[in-house]
Amino acid sequence: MSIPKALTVAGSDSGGGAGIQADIKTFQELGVFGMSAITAITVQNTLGVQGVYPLPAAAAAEQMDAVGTDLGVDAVKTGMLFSADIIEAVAGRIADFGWRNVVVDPVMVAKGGARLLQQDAVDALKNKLLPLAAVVTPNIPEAEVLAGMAIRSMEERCEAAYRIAAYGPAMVVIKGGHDESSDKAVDLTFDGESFSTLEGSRIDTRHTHGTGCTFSAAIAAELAKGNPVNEAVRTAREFIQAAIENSLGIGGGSGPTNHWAFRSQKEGAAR
Ligand SMILES: Nc1ncnc2c1ncn2[C@@H]1O[C@H](COP(=O)(O)OP(=O)(O)OP(=O)(O)O)[C@@H](O)[C@H]1O
Ligand SMILES: Cc1ncc(COP(=O)(O)O)c(N)n1
Repeated sequence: MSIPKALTVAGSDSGGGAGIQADIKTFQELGVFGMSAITAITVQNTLGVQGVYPLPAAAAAEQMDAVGTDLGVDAVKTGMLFSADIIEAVAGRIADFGWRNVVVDPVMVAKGGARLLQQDAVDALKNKLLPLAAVVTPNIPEAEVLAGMAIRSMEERCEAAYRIAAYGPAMVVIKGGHDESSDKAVDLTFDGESFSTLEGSRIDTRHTHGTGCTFSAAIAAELAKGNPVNEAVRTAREFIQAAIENSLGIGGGSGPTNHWAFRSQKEGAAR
């Protein structure tokens, strides 16, 4: 039996709700063996980011080499990359290994406002990493930066997705978590030809720390299993909906989602 394997290239969140920790938990829950290349250590809990310690770009590249030359990678997900140097090293390794199932979560700023990507790294993200992506998953503020425009409506979101697709990713998903004008959380997808939406009911909760990390990791896990991209995004939407709906209520601030809720629901339905 072949074991599906996914690699996350991202920052560590000591609080366990976002970053590498959220990604590995998500891979595991979806039956995929998780591996990591850590780009930065963050000092973080549900109250916010108290410190950021980036690693040298070579550290990320060498971790990718170690995993790629031995275990093999069926899908890769990138999260917090912090600097242009790290992005260039990571993009170089993805290209050298010829990895195709690449999910780019263009993490820029944490929910509490701390910068997780240096401002001068945006060009590298757009020009070096996006051309290698099968899927890119910006939230609305990230899509505004990548597309160079304001997003105030679904029409503008479509225009932004069209502009981001021009950098080369096969699918753009602009997530709707930040659009609080609706009682639904609506994610827009664009595959270069057609637009479509994925909806879930909007949960009134402060426990949304790491939702974007978890969503993109779930897409990568489903791609690692060989599922088509549309199906992977649909399953990821169900995974994050269950994780938000059944949040754990831990920590004094914006708490993590529940990474085992999706599996528990499936097991409950099968009984
Ligand atoms: N309150 C909510 N109720 C239901 N779904 C939500 C809610 N908030 C976010 N989502 C969903 O969670 C996923 C992540 O979206 P979001 O826009 O929050 O990403 P993000 O800002 O990148 O997350 P983060 O920065 O916390 O990692 C999307 O599928 C979105 O629709
Ligand atoms: C290491 C790391 N990666 C990503 C996020 C984004 O998550 P959020 O926007 O919920 O703070 C984070 N806070 N920390």
